[in-house]
Amino acid sequence: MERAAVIVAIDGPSGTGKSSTSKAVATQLGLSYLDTGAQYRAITWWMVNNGIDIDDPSAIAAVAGKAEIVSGTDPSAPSITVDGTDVAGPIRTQEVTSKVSAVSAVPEVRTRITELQRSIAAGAENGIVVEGRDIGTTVLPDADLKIFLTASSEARAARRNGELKGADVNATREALLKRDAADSSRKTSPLAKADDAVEVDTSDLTLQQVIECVVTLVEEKRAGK
Ligand SMILES: Nc1ncnc2c1ncn2[C@@H]1O[C@H](COP(=O)(O)OP(=O)(O)OP(=O)(O)O)[C@@H](O)[C@H]1O
Ligand SMILES: Nc1ccn([C@@H]2O[C@H](COP(=O)(O)O)[C@@H](O)[C@H]2O)c(=O)n1
Repeated sequence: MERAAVIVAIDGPSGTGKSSTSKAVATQLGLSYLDTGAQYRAITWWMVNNGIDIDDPSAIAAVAGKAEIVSGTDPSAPSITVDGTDVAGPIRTQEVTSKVSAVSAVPEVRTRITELQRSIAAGAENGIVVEGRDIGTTVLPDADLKIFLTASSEARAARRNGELKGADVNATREALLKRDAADSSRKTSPLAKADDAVEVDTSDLTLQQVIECVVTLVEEKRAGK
């Protein structure tokens, strides 16, 4: 019997393990994968590259539809291009990270990127894991399974410092908290747990344990439990 395409929404603050978990779960279950943070980073990269004033929401809104953003959804090789240019590296710079919350707070940007996300999810024939901040609440409110990952700010900063060689863990923690505060307090579609999401605190779990937990939840959902 053919399985219906399952849609899984994974949200949570920065550094809780959304990307690592989503990619592994999608790979294990043969699903597509969409990193929506990469899309907001890509449009931010375009704004910076085109000299748009990030402190002026109306300037951002006026050009919100200009960049052509294409996301590849293979979990073993996720990709992202802007107007045909591979931006997978440039969107991870400190400059983009420090500006992305201001760009993603602009309603015109969110409308544009949300449409893109919905059309990608609708086209995923075998199902998809979509990760971000507002997937369960706004982008895909009818997702089959919603997960909200959390972790202490200490655990998240320590994880990020494992990637950033020589960084000060307190500065990393402050930067994470600042971005979370901006993402949670914006008016349009803030970072939030959907009422029907399953919350998983990953502070004391290994990545493998989190992956196993989410795979089990998807399998249970598919089995109709
Ligand atoms: N449970 C875990 N235990 C230890 N390390 C973890 C765990 N989950 C993720 N990590 C590590 O923490 C770092 C951040 O994980 P990841 O990028 O998946 O988080 P994220 O929620 O997607 O972050 P962001 O929202 O900032 O993109 C990575 O180096 C990852 O390997
Ligand atoms: N659904 C989403 C996803 C992301 N954002 C914004 O993008 C930033 C970068 O996200 P990462 O997951 O790559 O760290 C994030 O801080 C948000 O500002 C969003 O608004 N909605």
